[in-house]
Amino acid sequence: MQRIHWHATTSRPLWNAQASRSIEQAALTQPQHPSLMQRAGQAVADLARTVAPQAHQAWVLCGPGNNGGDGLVAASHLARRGLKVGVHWLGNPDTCSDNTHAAWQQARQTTVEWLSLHATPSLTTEDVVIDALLGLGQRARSDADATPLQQLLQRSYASAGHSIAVDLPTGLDTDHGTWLPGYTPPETWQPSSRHTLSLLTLKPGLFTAHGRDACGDIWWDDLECTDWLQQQPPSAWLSGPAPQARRRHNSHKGSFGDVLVIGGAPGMVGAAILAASAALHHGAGRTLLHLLNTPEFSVYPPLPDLMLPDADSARGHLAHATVVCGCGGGQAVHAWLPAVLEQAPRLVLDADALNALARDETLHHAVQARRARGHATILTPHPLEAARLLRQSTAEVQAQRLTAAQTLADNLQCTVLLKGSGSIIASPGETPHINPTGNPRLAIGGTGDVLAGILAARWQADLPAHAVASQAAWEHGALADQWPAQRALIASALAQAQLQSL
Ligand SMILES: NC(=O)C1=CN([C@@H]2O[C@H](COP(=O)(O)OP(=O)(O)OC[C@H]3O[C@@H](n4cnc5c(N)ncnc54)[C@H](OP(=O)(O)O)[C@@H]3O)[C@@H](O)[C@H]2O)[C@@H](O)CC1
Ligand SMILES: Nc1ncnc2c1ncn2[C@@H]1O[C@H](COP(=O)(O)OP(=O)(O)O)[C@@H](O)[C@H]1O
Repeated sequence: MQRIHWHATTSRPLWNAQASRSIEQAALTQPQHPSLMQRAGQAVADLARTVAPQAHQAWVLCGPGNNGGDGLVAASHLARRGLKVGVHWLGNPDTCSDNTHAAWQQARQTTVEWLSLHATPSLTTEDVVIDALLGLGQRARSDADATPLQQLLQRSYASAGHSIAVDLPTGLDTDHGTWLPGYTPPETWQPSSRHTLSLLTLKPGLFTAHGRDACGDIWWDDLECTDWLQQQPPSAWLSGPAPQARRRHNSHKGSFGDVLVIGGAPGMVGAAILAASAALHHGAGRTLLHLLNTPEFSVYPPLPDLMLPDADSARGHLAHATVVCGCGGGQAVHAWLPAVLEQAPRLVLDADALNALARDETLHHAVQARRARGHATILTPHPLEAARLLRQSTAEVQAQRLTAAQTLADNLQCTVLLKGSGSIIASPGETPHINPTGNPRLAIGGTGDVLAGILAARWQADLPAHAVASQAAWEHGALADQWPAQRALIASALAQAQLQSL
């Protein structure tokens, strides 16, 4: 069992529900001693002792399926270790799986107390509550059998103690990180600590949308199935950082590429400056900023390091620079898009460039055609911008973030970085990435502009867009994760921040 740290130095494979089932089925074709369920339950009990070492009591909520079976095994171990263990089991010994039946028999030989449906153990903040109600097999149901399970779950939210979800929190969608209707925990739920032990595989839904809030600390036990995992291609990757880049001694400012930022219409100059500042501070050889219809800096003194080309001069840089187009661009950015799409070899489209694209479908072909010319494009929509491009609602995008990002990437033949908690990076023909870094302190104006600048600075000519987007999102989030608690996080400071070594 290992804890999944956001700042792990390598990417990690994730498997969705279908792929996890395939791995489980493949593993079950060979006799396992001990069984996977025994290993799972043992791991849950071990985690309970780790996160709640002072616990005298455990409340184990076991559902009707194999997730409940894992809970029964854990309950037996905890009872044998001297805890007072209360168990709710919603299963039926006549219909449950053989493994769950064995787990039930095993638990009956211990001191666990079998709780009646309406009983609620009285726990202290040191005790532990184990949610083994539903795992991979959960689905939206509103029949009479579903009601007691939901009521039990809601009662557990009112209980004190440390919380451990087995495999995934009950009601959290494995693949999308959204809540099934009626399962969202109340805002007031504040367990002593919150943990999820993902079994066999790590799943995408744990890391995006509501996943991170739902799961708390994520732990993983592969149940000694490494061989089977290696045979199933991942459904997604949890991103890791870029490998350390070394600058050759024999280099000059032209070695690291020009970044040209086009944006900052009147009233929104700051957005373009933020993107340019981030590019400057993250290693662009030269950073050029062309402001749209804003002839001079009367309000914001620019950084002296920036070059400020006029429109003609900026046009002259399009064919060789990495271009960031759209930050604070307003309506004026639309006029630039045909030339930018035609010429820029590496292009980041953000904010108003995305809105222009959503309004004007004639530009879509120009985006799609870039790929065949060897020009690469990264779109960085937040969920509302993605919704406009997909002609969907924001709620629809957020309900299936991986699908939304992939659809947009396939439609426009480019890389899409769908922002928000657990940003998604999708490209045609590539396995999507989910970014594990970042936190709600980033939910302020301007941090997306900073991301666009970091992306451009990190995008050396030979790097594929998919990898660049994944690594830049990782770095952007890690900067926020390292931010000192006592220091305000504002976008202009974020643009200038450097990652400390991990
Ligand atoms: N196989 C193995 O060896 C291993 C399995 N492992 C463990 O098994 C878990 C998967 O087990 P699982 O397939 O039995 O599914 P599970 O999540 O327990 O739920 C299915 C049951 O719940 C019911 N149900 C569904 N939704 C409902 C709702 N809303 N409200 C009420 N009821 C609902 C559903 O009823 P149905 O809808 O089918 O009528 C069915 O009875 C996995 O997450 C991991 O923990 C690990 O130990 C590794 C080894
Ligand atoms: N709760 C959060 N957790 C992690 N990252 C977040 C969160 N909220 C916002 N972010 C990140 O902050 C950035 C905000 O970008 P965006 O919405 O475009 O803001 P703006 O347009 O004001 O710059 C994105 O990179 C997004 O992924």
